[in-house]
Parts: sequence; structure tokens; C-alpha cells
Amino acid sequence: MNIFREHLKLYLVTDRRWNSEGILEDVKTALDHGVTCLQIREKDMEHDDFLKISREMKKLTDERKIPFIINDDVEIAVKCDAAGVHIGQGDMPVTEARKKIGQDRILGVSVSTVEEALKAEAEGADYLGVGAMFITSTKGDANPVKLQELKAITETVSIPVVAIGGIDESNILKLDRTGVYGVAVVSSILAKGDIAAATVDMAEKSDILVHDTVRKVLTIAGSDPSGGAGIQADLKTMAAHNCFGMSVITGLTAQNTTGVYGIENVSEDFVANQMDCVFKDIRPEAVKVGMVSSVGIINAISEGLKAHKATHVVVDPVMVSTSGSRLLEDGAMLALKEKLIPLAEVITPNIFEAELLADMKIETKDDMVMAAEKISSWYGGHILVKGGHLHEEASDLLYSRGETFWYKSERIENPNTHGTGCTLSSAIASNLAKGYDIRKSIENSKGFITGAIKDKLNLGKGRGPLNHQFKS
Ligand SMILES: Nc1ncnc2c1ncn2[C@@H]1O[C@H](COP(=O)(O)OP(=O)(O)O)[C@@H](O)[C@H]1O
Ligand SMILES: Cc1ncc(COP(=O)(O)O)c(N)n1
Ligand SMILES: [Mg+2]
Repeated sequence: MNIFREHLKLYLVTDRRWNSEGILEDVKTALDHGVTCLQIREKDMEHDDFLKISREMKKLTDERKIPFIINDDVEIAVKCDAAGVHIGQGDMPVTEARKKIGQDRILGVSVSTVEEALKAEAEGADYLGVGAMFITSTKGDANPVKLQELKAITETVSIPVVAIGGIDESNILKLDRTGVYGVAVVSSILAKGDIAAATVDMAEKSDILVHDTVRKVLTIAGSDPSGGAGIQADLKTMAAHNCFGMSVITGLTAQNTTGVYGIENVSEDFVANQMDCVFKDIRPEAVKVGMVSSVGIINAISEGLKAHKATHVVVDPVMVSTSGSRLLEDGAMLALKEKLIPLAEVITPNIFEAELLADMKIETKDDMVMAAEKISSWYGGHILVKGGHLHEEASDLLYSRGETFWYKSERIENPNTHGTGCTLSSAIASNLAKGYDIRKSIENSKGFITGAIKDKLNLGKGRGPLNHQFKS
């Protein structure tokens, strides 16, 4: 199961030591003040009592749409239909836990070295708990993990990492720039007199920790020398999101705001070579794929993404530029559908691209929904049909496994929309890398694109570029 990184931000692990009778009340207070994930940890409770209290906690988390994880006990997790299980090094093997809970439940594993992290990832963990980070009262014998080791782990594995062990309001910010997506805490909330205030404080600090971390985002796309679309728009967008942008170039275009005057593809081997260089050194947390004009390049990217276990892949199925030029070779459409789109967490077709992917005409917002439905018959990820080219307002439709969500915006009177699609998909990748879930990522990105169009930068003789550096 894909655990949303946002859920790991402030992960509470229970301990009845300080308030055995009132644990449910304390947990409820914490859930209401900023806890994003809950784990019940009971080392020596009778099976029936454990199941009973787990069910009660499950109810509290369900009401608040927060994942509920059971420590160690796979059987209880299945019985109370928890979101997942967390196991330690001394518990059952990771592969066995995975077999018992199935593919749909989250599996967390405690590790303290890069070696253990790689092993747990290979055996099927969805996230890692790394610790103990500081001397703790919960686990007396723990030997603290060095910050450098934590950083090495987050940079090596592709699954998200949460730090655990002795983390409190005084030391949490020491984890700055280690790459974690959150902290798991026990006493810094449950041992406090004022649970609500302690939770708010920790939530604020973990928010700073998680969202100030510079995430790495890769664009695999074509170059636009005039700077408004393609690689150039992507890197500017990532920089505007405080992300570290990297680029694998699939081809050069000769274009400007008036049109595309030539394309020269990079060889597929060289695309693969660039991808290897990036992934082996600075692993991106999210990847945006844009112009991929040939079948060979599509195959190389698809193989590279699989080999390097790329996460948060956003595919912008670029087929035609805003100025109307074809950017995808004839015959490459099938490869795009069969090789690349299946690897994407979200695809972002504009109206024309959605028409081609759904094989139907789109003239209204209802048609957008129908097209997304048709695409969902062969693609299981999230589909964002962009409404920039519709005559109605410029609203985008997110179709997520049968549910529809609209991201509304009035149509801005501005002919300068060169690179809007590139910018939007890069903004989504940046937000996913920062740990936001898909809906929040799209909401934030829609706000960003609207601001960048509204700024009315007016450059060039044709459809000009946006201002990626607009001041909000
Ligand atoms: N005139 C406009 N006013 C407001 N938003 C727009 C306008 N044109 C495009 N957008 C937005 O820009 C984003 C890119 O959409 P679109 O232009 O349809 O894609 P593409 O650039 O791939 O053709 C979408 O969020 C869309 O709603
Ligand atoms: C190299 C390159 N890649 C993509 C686009 C699409 O532009 P838009 O974002 O306007 O759809 C483009 N014009 N050039
Ligand atoms: Mg586009």
C-alpha cells in the first residue's frame, strides 16, 4: 500500500504508562490537535483486551481519516481491519508479515542502519521507522542512531522514513535536512500534562521540519530554449517550490512563443545514461515526465523508472504544444499508453490529449468526466483532465478511482499561456515530493499556476510564458 508521506508527519505511538485508564481520551485529544498517524503499542496485554482497545482506537482514527497501525500483532491488525502493522528487527520476518497482512495494508519496519533499511525495503516494507535517534525512556537499552546514518538511509531507499526515539520539542529540529517525512513520538505528547498544547507544539515543529526540507525533484522532458515550457519551466517551478530540481533531457526543440521550429531527439541510450547518473547519486523523491517524442525514448524512460524504483511519477502526456505543434511522433502514442502511463501515480492530459487517450470528443465539463471514466478503464492511477482549452471556465477535473474533484478557476484573460501544462505538472511533482497527498498537491499546484498566469508577464511575439517567480 502506498502510505501518503503526509501521514507520517506526526506519528503517535501509544504507551499507557502515564494514564492507563484515560489512554483513549488522551489519544483522542492528540488526534484532534495535529497527530497524523496512530500506532497502538502494547507489549503484554491479553489478546481480547488488545483487540477491544484496538477497535476503539480504530474508530477514533476512522472518524478523522487517520491511518491506524498495530505494533507487532499481525493477527489483531487483520481482525480490527487496521491500516497496517509495524514490526521491529526482532519480530517476525518482513516477508512473512507481508504475506499475512496482504498487499493492501501498510507495513512499517524499524531499522537503524542502511543495510537493514535496504533489506526491509527489498522484502516489502512501505515505510521505515529509524531510531532510536536520541536517548529514550521508552527503550532503555537503545544506542542512538547518528544523524548521518539517518540521512544516508533516507537517501538510499525509495520508501519514506520516519524518525523515532526520544524525539521531543527540544531536539526535533536537529533532524532538519535528514530527509525524514516525519517523527514518531510517545512521551513528548503522552507524558505531558496538557496533551492538546504538547501536540500543537510538536505538530508545528514537525511541519517546519518536513516542509522546509529541500526535496529533490527530477524532470524528464524536452528543452525549450525560449524558457517558457519544457525543462526550463520545470526547473523554475521546482525552484519556486523550494525543491532541488534535476533534469534528464529527452530532446532539444527549437521553439519560442510563436511555435516549434524543429526537434532533435537525444538517443535512448543517452537518456538512460542520464537517468542512471541522477538516480545513483541524488535520488529524487518525485519525477515529472514531459515531452518523450519517440518509442525508443519512452522505452528507455520506462525501464529506468522501474530499475530505479522511482516514486511519485507524474506523467504529463505531452502530445501537442500550446501553439499547436506535434511533440509526439506518430506511433509513439501506443508506447506512451502501454509503457509509461502505467508507471504514473497521476497523469495530466489537456483537453486534446484526453480526447486522444479516451477516443472521444470533449466539449463540456460532463465530457471531461466521461473521458476520465473511459481512461480509467485501462489506467488505475489518478487522472487530472485540465480544462485550460475548454470554452467554459478553466477548471480541472481530478478523477480518482471513481470519485471526481473539481479544481476551479475563472478563465484569466491572458493569451500568454505557453508552458502552463509543464508548469502545472512540475508543481504537482514538487508538492508530492514535499509530502502532500494527491488532492492537496493538485490544490496547491492549481493555486500556483493561477498565480503565475495572473501575473501577466508579457514577453515575446506569440503566446508568452508565465511568471514562475510571481509574488503571492
Ligand atoms: N486562461 C486561463 N485561465 C486560468 N487558468 C488557465 C488558463 N489557461 C490554462 N489554465 C490552467 O493551466 C493549467 C494547464 O492547463 P492547459 O492549458 O489545459 O494545459 P496544456 O498547457 O498542457 O495545454 C490548468 O490548470 C488550466 O486550468
Ligand atoms: C519542450 C517542450 N515540452 C513541452 C511543451 C508543452 O507546452 P505546454 O506546457 O504549453 O503544454 C513544449 N511546448 N515544449
Ligand atoms: Mg501540455
